[in-house]
Amino acid sequence: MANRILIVEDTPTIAKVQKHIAVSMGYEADVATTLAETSRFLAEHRYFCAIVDFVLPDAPQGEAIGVTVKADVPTIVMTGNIDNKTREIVERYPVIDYITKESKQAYHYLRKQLMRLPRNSKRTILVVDDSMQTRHHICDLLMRQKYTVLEAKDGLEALEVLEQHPEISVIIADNIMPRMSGEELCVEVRRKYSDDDIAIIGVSSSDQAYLSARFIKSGANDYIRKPFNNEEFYCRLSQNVDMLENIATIRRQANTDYLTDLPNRRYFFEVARKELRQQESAGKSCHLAMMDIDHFKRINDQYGHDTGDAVLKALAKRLLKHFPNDLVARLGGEEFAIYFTHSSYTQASEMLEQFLTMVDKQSQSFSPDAVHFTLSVGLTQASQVSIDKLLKQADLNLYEAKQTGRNRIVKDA
Ligand SMILES: Nc1nc2c(ncn2[C@@H]2O[C@H](COP(=O)(O)OP(=O)(O)OP(=O)(O)O)[C@@H](O)[C@H]2O)c(=O)[nH]1
Repeated sequence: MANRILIVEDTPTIAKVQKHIAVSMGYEADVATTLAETSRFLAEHRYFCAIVDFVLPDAPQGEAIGVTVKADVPTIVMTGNIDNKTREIVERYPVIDYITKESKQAYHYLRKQLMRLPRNSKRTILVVDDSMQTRHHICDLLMRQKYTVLEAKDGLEALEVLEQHPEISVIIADNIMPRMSGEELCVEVRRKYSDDDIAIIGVSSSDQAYLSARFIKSGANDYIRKPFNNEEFYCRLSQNVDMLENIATIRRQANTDYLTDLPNRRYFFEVARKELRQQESAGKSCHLAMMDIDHFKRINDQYGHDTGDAVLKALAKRLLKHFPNDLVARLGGEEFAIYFTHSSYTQASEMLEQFLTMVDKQSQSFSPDAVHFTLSVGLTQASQVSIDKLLKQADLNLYEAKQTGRNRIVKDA
């Protein structure tokens, strides 16, 4: 079910823009134009979030904010006023953000917040501070934006929490703490995690300006000086989370085949190489299969390139389903590889036999043009070899499968 948003706005054009943004991102949206209407909506529905205008005809002093906050609805305030008095009133409420309707950029920012909010619970943030009061204040700010939050009271405890929770991707750390300082923590975290994996934001009340540079040189991505206002805190946090998300997207794109969404050749080599090393040090043999669609050129020639693409995508989907525990990749063209990380050689061989039979029987149901196709496979196993050699042997076996009639598996002699 879609998340529901309450828009509290008395200017129809602005409400329309906000609703358009929310709906385009998959939210359901209701618009209330007065405080009375806001209360009625809140009594009727549960809201994931509210966007609230500061001034309404029957609530000129931000009273609507109090109503949505009291109803436990995470509230983003949007206002035309940027004076200190308005800001002071807004900051009395535990709102999740405060956006001034100054320009188009404000709506761009709102869109980003609405896009991120449902994802925030999947992001774990560790707050490290020896002052319980500051720790709780920061945790409260984070929980308002629905982040998953963990706490530690010094650097050493933070390292223990990190060990238990490898999903942590942001650390917000005070500097001066007993046992291990924020700077020392940064150095320790960076031994294991790069700043693409974990963003560290340093916080300190020190008025020594050089401290921010020292924090960053120790491995922090950013630095906030106490006391900070909530708006600044959220902006810095958003920037760092944006950076992590952008890097994750770039990594995913670099490792994924654009057509089938399978891991690509680059990723396959990187992961298979690591797996091979681990299996070898555990004294296990390694096994790998190369798979190729038979007479794929004919499919393209007869049905067109789009149908060829549809066949590749359909096959990729079936491969993932059939080999859920092993590493499946598209190496290029109509060629796929499977590195068996979790299946024994006998299991791998049986699973491949079953897959070939299934494709021969059911491939017509894979694509709208009912294309029938078959597969050839070369399977190999070895120990003490490189991934390149393993792949080469699998390729030789695949070549033999093609030469001896296709629609078959050839294993090592
Ligand atoms: N539709 C589509 N075709 C592709 C793609 N990548 C490669 N191909 C085509 O795949 C075909 C591969 O042809 P061949 O190497 O001759 O192999 P084949 O026809 O499968 O013959 P055998 O492997 O000997 O059974 C070529 O026609 C390529 O143009 C792709 O991403 N999409």
